This record gives sequence, structure tokens and C-alpha cells, in this order.
Amino acid sequence: MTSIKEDEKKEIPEIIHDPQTNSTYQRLRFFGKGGFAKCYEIQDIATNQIYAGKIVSKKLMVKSSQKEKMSQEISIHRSLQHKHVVGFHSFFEDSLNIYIVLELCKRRSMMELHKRRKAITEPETRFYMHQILLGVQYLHSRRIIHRDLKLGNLFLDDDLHVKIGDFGLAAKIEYEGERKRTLCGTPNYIAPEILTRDGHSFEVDIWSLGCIMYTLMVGRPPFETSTLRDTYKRIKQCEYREGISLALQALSGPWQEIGSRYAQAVVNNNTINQRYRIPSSLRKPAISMIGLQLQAKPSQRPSVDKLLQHEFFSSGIMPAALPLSCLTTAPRTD
Ligand SMILES: COc1cc(C(=O)NC2CCN(C)CC2)ccc1Nc1cc2c(cn1)c(C)nn2-c1cc(Cl)cc(-c2ccccc2C(N)=O)c1
Repeated sequence: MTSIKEDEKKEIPEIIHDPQTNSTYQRLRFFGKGGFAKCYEIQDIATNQIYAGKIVSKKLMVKSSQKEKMSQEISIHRSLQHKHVVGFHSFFEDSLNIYIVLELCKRRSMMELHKRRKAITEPETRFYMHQILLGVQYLHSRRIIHRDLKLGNLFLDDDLHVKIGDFGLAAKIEYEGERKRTLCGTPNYIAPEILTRDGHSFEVDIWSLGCIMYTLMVGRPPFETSTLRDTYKRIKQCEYREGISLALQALSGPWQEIGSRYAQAVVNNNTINQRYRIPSSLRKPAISMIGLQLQAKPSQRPSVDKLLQHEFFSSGIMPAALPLSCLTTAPRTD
């Protein structure tokens, strides 16, 4: 059970009052923490409505840069409203903390789904990736880059609809062609251009989407190693963990036809790269879409609009809904 020290609990009151809306919340279950924030289940005692409350201790917000980051997160998130973005209810502060009241997603995040299921089926990947892409399409249309898209920030409601959350590393592109040079934080699925400090923009989210799709379909992240240093080295060399990279590189560029036969060979007989296990269930459209997203050169990665038109979405079943049993076991495909 993740518990926090008794004295810390005193700094986060059991009963929290928002003077602006005159709402009073009861603090319930502790969900988890990250950075300076802790997340609790909170309930509005007048309406009984349940929310996810992100609570940041002011004691920890000593540097102006930390306060700046917090207000940037709030300013960006409160400006958003979309079915695949976590709802922003309100925010307020008292002498001890800053409180952000957010939509509760009862089925937690896709990280828990991944931990329980490992590789999910292609139809399920289509179902989730389509929603995530619609959410990112909305963000990019409002010139917002999320910069930390990962399974733990993709929350699930009772219908297994995806809601993009945690705008703690998000940024607004202020003018056409702007390349961000700084990022205070460590994205999980970090793109190579952030590591090499070449300036970055919307393409970093496309890279993260490729890491997400790869992890969902293969059952583990594409660049995972035993140390962060080695993972970063692989990302910079854009060398995948699976032999799939050879297939992907063959698939893009002029050797499309030969590449696709080669890719199929790599996927089907696994003999070319004994060192790597490539699930033969991964078919060409999925390999192609992952490869397009995980290209080292940002300018070669397709936009979200392009990805939504990829043949991956028309090359097999797109479930209209998924049963909650998919959180624990693969759906029947007959
Ligand atoms: C019923 O709904 C939920 C149950 C549980 C649950 O049962 N967890 C159990 C895990 C095992 N332990 C022993 C007991 C608790 C987790 C998340 C839920 N739902 C939920 C969580 C949400 C949101 C919406 N809905 C939103 C929006 N943000 N968070 C959230 C969650 C977490 Cl763990 C951390 C952070 C978080 C904290 C600090 C910095 C950043 C972040 C951040 N990722 O935004 C945020």
C-alpha cells in the first residue's frame, strides 16, 4: 500500500475548501505521486461528485521556475476541452497547497492495462491508438505539445475511453515554425532531438506515440535497457531493441517493395535476428505505422492527421467498444 508519512498528511487536510466556488471536498484514497504533486480521490460533499485531486505543497515550490511550471500546466490544461483530454474542473490554493480538481478516470491508466496484459491485440491497439490520436490531434490543432505522452498519462474511464492527462511538461507553440530549446523534466518516451538539443516541436509527440504503439503491440518498450544512459544511447542511434528496426528501415524509403518482403520475413520467421523476439502477430501495416513514428529525423515523421489516415486503421477490425474484461484478458476475435 503506498502510504505517506503521518506528518505529511497534516499538510494535506482531510477536508479541503475552495473559497472561489464555495465547494468543500473530502480527501479520500491516495492514488499516487509524481514530482511535487500527490494525487488523491476527492469528493464534493455537496454534490457527492468524485474527482482526482492533484495537490502540490507550496513548501516544495520554492524556485520561481517551479511556480512557473505549475502555472503553465494549469493555464494549458484549463484551456482544453475534448472527449479524449482529462476534464479540468477547477483549481485553487490555500496557505499550504495548490489544488487542481480533475476528471476522475475510474479505470486508472493504460500503464496498469499494460502491466496486466503486456502485448494487447491488434484490434484493441486500433481502438486505443485511434482515440489517443484524436486527442493529440486536438492538442496540436491548438498548438499545444504534450511532451510527455506515456501509458501512465493516458487515463481510462468506465467505457475504456482514453483521456490524455498530466500537462506538467506541455508547452504552447507561439508562432509557426517555433522550435523549443528547453524542457525541464524527463519525458518517459523522450525523442532523440530532445536528447541532442536540436530544438523540438510537435514531432516529439509523434515519437512518443510510436513508443506507445510499439509497447502496446510488442508488450515492452522499444528502447528499454538496464540503464537510462544506455536507453538514451539507443534512442540517439535510433536502434530498436527488436530486430524489427531492420524491417522498419527496409520498409521506408526507395526499397519499399523489397523492404516489405524483408519486413514480412523478419516478422514471420524470426530467424534473421535470433537475438530478438518479434511477435509474428505484428502485421505489415502495424510495422509500417510504428516505423513512420519512430524515425530519427523529426521532419520525416508524419503529422497526426496523416497517421489517422494510415492503412493500419483500415487493415482490420476497429472495435466500436471494448468490454471491461479487456483490462485483464484478450477479447475473443471469432
Ligand atoms: C478510481 O480511479 C483511480 C484509481 C487508482 C487506484 O486505485 N490506484 C491504486 C494504486 C495502488 N495503490 C496501492 C492504491 C491506489 C488510480 C487512479 C485512478 N484514477 C485517476 C487518476 C488520475 C486521474 C484521473 N483518474 C488524473 C487526471 N490524474 N491521476 C493521477 C493518478 C496518479 Cl496515480 C498519479 C497522478 C500524478 C501525481 C503527481 C504528478 C503527476 C500525476 C499525473 N500522472 O498526472 C495523477
